[in-house]
Amino acid sequence: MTLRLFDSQSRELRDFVPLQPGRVGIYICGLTTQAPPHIGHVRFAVAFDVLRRWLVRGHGLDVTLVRNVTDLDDKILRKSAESGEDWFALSYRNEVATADALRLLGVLPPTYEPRAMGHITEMVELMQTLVERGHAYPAEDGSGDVYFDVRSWPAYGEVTNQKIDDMAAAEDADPRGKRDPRDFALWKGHKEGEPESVSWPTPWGRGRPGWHLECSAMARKYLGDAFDIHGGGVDLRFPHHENEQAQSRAAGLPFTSLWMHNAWVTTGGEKMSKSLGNSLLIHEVTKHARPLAVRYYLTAAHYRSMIEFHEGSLAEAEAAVDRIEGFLRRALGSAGAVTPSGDEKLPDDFIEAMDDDLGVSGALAAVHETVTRGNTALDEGENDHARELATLVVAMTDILGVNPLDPAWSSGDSSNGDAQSALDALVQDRLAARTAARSARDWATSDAIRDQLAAAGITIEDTPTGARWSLTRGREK
Ligand SMILES: Nc1ncnc2c1ncn2[C@@H]1O[C@H](COP(=O)(O)OP(=O)(O)OP(=O)(O)O)[C@@H](O)[C@H]1O
Ligand SMILES: [Zn+2]
Repeated sequence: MTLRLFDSQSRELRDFVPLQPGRVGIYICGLTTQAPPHIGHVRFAVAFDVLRRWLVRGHGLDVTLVRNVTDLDDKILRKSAESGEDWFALSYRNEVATADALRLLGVLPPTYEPRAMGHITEMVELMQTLVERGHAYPAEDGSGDVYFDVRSWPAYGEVTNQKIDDMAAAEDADPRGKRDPRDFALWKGHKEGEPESVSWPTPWGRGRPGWHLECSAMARKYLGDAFDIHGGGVDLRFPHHENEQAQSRAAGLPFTSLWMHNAWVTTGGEKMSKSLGNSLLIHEVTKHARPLAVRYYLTAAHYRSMIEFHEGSLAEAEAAVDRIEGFLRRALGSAGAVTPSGDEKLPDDFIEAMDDDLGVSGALAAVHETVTRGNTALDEGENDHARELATLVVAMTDILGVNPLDPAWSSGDSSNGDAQSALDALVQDRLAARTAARSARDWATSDAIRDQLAAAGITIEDTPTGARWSLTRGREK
């Protein structure tokens, strides 16, 4: 079956055909590491995690996913100047917090995660090409800035379907040294008062990169001159993505074949945002809701639809997850192990939904329908049939990143699957012994098992669907 994806440049659904058979290159713009992430910030990572899993498991493609880290920008510099903390210390602290949040939500690590400031050489090379080809110029006021000349590139505006003459210059754009107010900075000349550690040499003087140039340079380095999919949040379409494509193509690189953009998480109809004071940090949210429910919540909406966050949204997600998990635990109890081989024939309606621009609501409907059938099979004692259905539920939820049996949810770490599986098997064995002791009203043994697990850094939580374990947070290493 053909996967169809919505290309936000041509604004149409297109059959997805990889540039190289069997392989897919995806670049997504990562976060600027100026703060720990809120729910809105992680949406893009979840959306593209689902795409990646579907390409791999639904279409057998070999995916290279690049998600960069923008480790320096004006906001980071400003915060660093205010607090006195080095920019790279502040930036790295937030990079780690972001990686933790994404791991907690079951987002698979990207194939490569380049930091922008580690790619200055590649950026300067790209800029040199643009200057040689007549598409960029050093600022005429000697500031050391280098600008992209939008008038020299007739295709400018193609990503967002705008004509240059209809575009206004950004409100905060500084026209000094520019040929046209809409020209954008590839490079920012070093300014008085900025730390030396944020300036690098170029043929046009010392300075630091403009944001747009970073992604063009990193996408080229890790994915090559041409790659399949470029993604990010919808607010990045202009000017960021427009500028990325203009500078890459003007340098003679084919760049991306398709653009994909995810919508916002909103509260009261407004974008969730630190600056509006309506944001919820991931590590706060996951104190009250389990990470699997937060992941389900972010996954369940189509990536191009807004997600309006309201009180109760997470409770709905929690209930849906409990329903799936309840069936799987029941099936494990009555019908034995549920381990997909990867060769299962997934339900047609699941495949059709996912192939239709990642139609997750149809896909989740197929999951819940299979859960209903599985519960009926268990009620009727058809254990073999129930096990087949449970295996399908695991395979489908794995593709969506919401498989309740994935040991990553217990340990809070999806980075080492083998170690987690091994640990999970051992802990489950202890939990089964504890359940048996409790059934026999042998409280001394059941308490001893709990204490032994606690001493090993494992917390047990008893829930209506059975005992859950997790690594005790905040334990000194
Ligand atoms: N509410 C949201 N929903 C979806 N994506 C978001 C949301 N807020 C931010 N993003 C994404 O996160 C990235 C960084 O966003 P942005 O620069 O707006 O955030 P910020 O400057 O860190 O602060 P703020 O939270 O004030 O918006 C962008 O890719 C953007 O698409
Ligand atoms: Zn980018």
